[in-house]
Amino acid sequence: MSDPILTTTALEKRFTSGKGIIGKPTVIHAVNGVSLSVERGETFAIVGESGCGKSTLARLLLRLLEPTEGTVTYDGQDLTGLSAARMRKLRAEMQFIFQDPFSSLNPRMTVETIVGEPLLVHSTLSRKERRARVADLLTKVGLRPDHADRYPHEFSGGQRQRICVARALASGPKLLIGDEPVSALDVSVQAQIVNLLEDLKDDFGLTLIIIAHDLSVIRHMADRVAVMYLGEVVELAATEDLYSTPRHPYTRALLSAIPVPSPGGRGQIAHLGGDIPSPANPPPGCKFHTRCPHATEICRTTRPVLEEGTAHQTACHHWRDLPTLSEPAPTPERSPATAARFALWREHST
Ligand SMILES: Nc1ncnc2c1ncn2[C@@H]1O[C@H](COP(=O)(O)OP(=O)(O)OP(=O)(O)O)[C@@H](O)[C@H]1O
Repeated sequence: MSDPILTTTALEKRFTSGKGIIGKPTVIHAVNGVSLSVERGETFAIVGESGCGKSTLARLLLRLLEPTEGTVTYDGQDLTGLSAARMRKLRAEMQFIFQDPFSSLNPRMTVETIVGEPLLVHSTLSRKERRARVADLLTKVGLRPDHADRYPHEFSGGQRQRICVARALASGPKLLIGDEPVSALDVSVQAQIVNLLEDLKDDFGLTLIIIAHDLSVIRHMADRVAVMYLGEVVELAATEDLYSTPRHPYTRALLSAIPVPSPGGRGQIAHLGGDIPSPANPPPGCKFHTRCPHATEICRTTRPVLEEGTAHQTACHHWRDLPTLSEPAPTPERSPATAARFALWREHST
């Protein structure tokens, strides 16, 4: 039975900045009509290229940003209407891990102060109890209790991210959101942090939301994946379904960007050409149509909606007609500009 811990309804965030060329402020559509539901205890991944609105969405989920429109419901409570005091209490349950463990730790504080800070805000422990709790948290994240007396610069990137995780756990969260929690780390260390998060999820009964810019990191971790493109969720499915039968051309392109060692792998799928359009001036219709090899007239004029009510949801007019992954790519119907861009891109990618 469905037991959502977090639900969003038609969530939107528009940023207004400066003056455009004709004197009007520029409006950036960072998140555009996102409705999704995260189940208690699952690992939910949000994936997309840089600038597609993942971080903005993550911040909206914790109300670190106010939405322009739409709602976020956490554990049955509409966050958009909560007072600052109530929100402060809830923050203990909803924690954030940032991408860069180098800049997110205060260099002048000891690890004990950093990890113990949430305990000062959210609990009434004595100094001794707090120190014991910090030692316990450090052990849980794979560090030693005596690390408490050291400063962030004395640690490697992976160890610093462990400190960030310990700090996030200190207030006893139910929900942990990691904004690209491993992408600033060496590849050799990434798996260790991914494994740590998985172990902690079970130990602490957490729900995890993981933001990533490619699909490789979250494959073995996520239960479900939402793929975002220019502020919108274009495909949402159980991880296994998404990897075995990706429907949206954008998801297929993202998957094809993951190196596959076997010769019968996904080599046939065209990699993505062209740049992501500006969210200040998004294309009409399907926002992906300017880069899509399958785009037709309807894609240029009519926005496809994510089909609700099914486990595997896709926002594409043509997903049912697309070739299966082993078939050769079709001759795409493209505008001359798109065709030129694809030709250029193919030239550089072979
Ligand atoms: N405070 C802000 N003011 C104006 N524009 C913003 C602001 N924050 C984000 N944006 C814009 O909103 C869009 C989405 O940004 P966001 O950081 O959410 O994307 P992202 O997918 O997380 O990218 P990245 O992986 O590079 O962080 C971008 O075009 C970005 O420039």
